[in-house]
Amino acid sequence: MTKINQVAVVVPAAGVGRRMQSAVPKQYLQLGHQTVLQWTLAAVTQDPRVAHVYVALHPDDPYFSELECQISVPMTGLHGGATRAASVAAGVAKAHADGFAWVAVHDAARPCLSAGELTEVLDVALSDDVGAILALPVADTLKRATPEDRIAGTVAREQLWQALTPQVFPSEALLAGFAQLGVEHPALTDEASVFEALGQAPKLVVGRRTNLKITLPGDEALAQLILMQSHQQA
Ligand SMILES: Nc1ccn([C@@H]2O[C@H](COP(=O)(O)OP(=O)(O)OP(=O)(O)O)[C@@H](O)[C@H]2O)c(=O)n1
Ligand SMILES: C[C@](O)(CO)[C@H](O)COP(=O)(O)O
Repeated sequence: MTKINQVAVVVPAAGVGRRMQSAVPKQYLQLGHQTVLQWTLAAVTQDPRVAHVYVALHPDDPYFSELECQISVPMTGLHGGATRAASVAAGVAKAHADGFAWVAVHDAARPCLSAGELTEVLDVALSDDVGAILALPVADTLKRATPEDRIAGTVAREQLWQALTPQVFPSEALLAGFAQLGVEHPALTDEASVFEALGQAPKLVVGRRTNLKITLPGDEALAQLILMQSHQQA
């Protein structure tokens, strides 16, 4: 039975974190008293419309079963895939099978998601014909580089945004898009790109610069500062 006005969150957490060069996959790095993934799981359950969390894991993940995850809704671990899109598709398929008409996809590597961002992107998406994503208008001048790391030119930044997550879409439409385009499609680096490829235009919702994706060495220290600051104020 379809769950009305309830959202399933899909957390792709099956990456190996090559760019991070860390001893453990970045989603299991310790930030203060808990791991990146534990912070993220707490962050995505800050809205009462979130009714279930699906976590896509690397098949050889030895860490998740050891994690203490005290979240307020049921959580299902499942095997992700060779690409982020494959991992997302696996989670969305399970959520859809369980009756969730809407999914919010949020990177495990983004632990600093605020309650306000989550509520705002859900508000907009659930009342939109296509769906919505958190994003940030580009604030810096953008340069295109030559292979020798020299400036080849400046990219006009009017109407340029950088995509964040959560990205919130109807589960059936997202699954159909993945099936049509293929989860190995190199252009599918986020869920919105599925709808763009099908000629649709998801809504952009302004997020916060603190909602960073831990990607490169040093990002984890910044994320920890943000989390310690935001939870001291709580
Ligand atoms: N096959 C994959 C690849 C990535 N992800 C997840 O997608 C999110 C964003 O991907 P990214 O930052 O690229 O993570 P990694 O792929 O782990 O990083 P890298 O590209 O540096 O290896 C992460 O939470 C990651 O765990 C996933 O679930 N399945
Ligand atoms: C989904 C995403 O976080 C939006 O910016 C981004 O596309 C993920 O890219 P990655 O290379 O898989 O980290």
